[in-house]
Amino acid sequence: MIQMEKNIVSFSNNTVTKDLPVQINAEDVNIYYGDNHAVKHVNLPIHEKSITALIGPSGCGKSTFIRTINRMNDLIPAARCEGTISYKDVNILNPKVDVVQLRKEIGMVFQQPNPFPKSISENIQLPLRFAGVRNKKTLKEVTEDCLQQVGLWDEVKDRLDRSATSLSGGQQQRLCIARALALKPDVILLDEPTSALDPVSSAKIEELLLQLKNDYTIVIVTHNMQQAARIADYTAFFYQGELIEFGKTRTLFTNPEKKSTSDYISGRFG
Ligand SMILES: Nc1ncnc2c1ncn2[C@@H]1O[C@H](COP(=O)(O)OP(=O)(O)OP(=O)(O)O)[C@@H](O)[C@H]1O
Repeated sequence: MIQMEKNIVSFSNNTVTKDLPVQINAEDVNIYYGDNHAVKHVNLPIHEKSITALIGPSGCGKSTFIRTINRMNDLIPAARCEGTISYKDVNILNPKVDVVQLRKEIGMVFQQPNPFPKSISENIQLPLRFAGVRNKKTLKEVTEDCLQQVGLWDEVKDRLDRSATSLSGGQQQRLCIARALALKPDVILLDEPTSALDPVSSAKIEELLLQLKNDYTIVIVTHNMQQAARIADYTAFFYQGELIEFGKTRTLFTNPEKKSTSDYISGRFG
């Protein structure tokens, strides 16, 4: 692990010294797909204005867990959740929660950039219109603001009416992040947001996430341990549906408590 710190990974961005308040708290969360117990008794605090990375080998439940935070698993008929995910004094898992409102406050970005097959500006404005915003000046201002926040404005300001699908993969992913920002969320969930991108585009997204954590709480699923080490303040290691270890990223990578964490981050499996 020490070798990893010296040779491969810079922890220079893991700046968190004092824990910020917990914004989302998962307690004894269990998620099933039919008989498959995919996430087992997970307790995980997510601190505000920090980046939390979920790592672990394929099939360990990372995506299942992150999707549950904004109830995307509701779309899978076989999925069933138990436990508590507290956010603003409500349990996200309560069936009475207004999921449309929840997804405004907790946005999500997926592995494959998925812009709407509409113009660049409409990608930002459609969710706003859906939320009832009609004022043209506001729509324009929010469009510019969100595109500025993801560093895309200068690249696209002269072609806002062009199709979003004309953008490169990396630009499309930044547009999807801008679209998530349009509804002024508190939290952004990202499920392997760079795994379909080239290294330069991935680096831009990492830089962007480091900027965005000043204003938003970020949870990211990543297979790339170096990415977790570069950008995450906290890391959670999942294995076979269980949360094996959670802590500050530097500590988890350099001084893990559990042998399986140590084996995974040193490449002995996964
Ligand atoms: N839509 C689904 N329907 C049924 N089972 C699912 C579904 N999605 C995931 N699973 C199962 O849940 C378990 C956890 O899968 P999940 O995709 O959450 O893991 P993961 O850690 O995100 O894996 P990967 O890194 O490969 O994406 C696996 O056994 C998987 O087969």
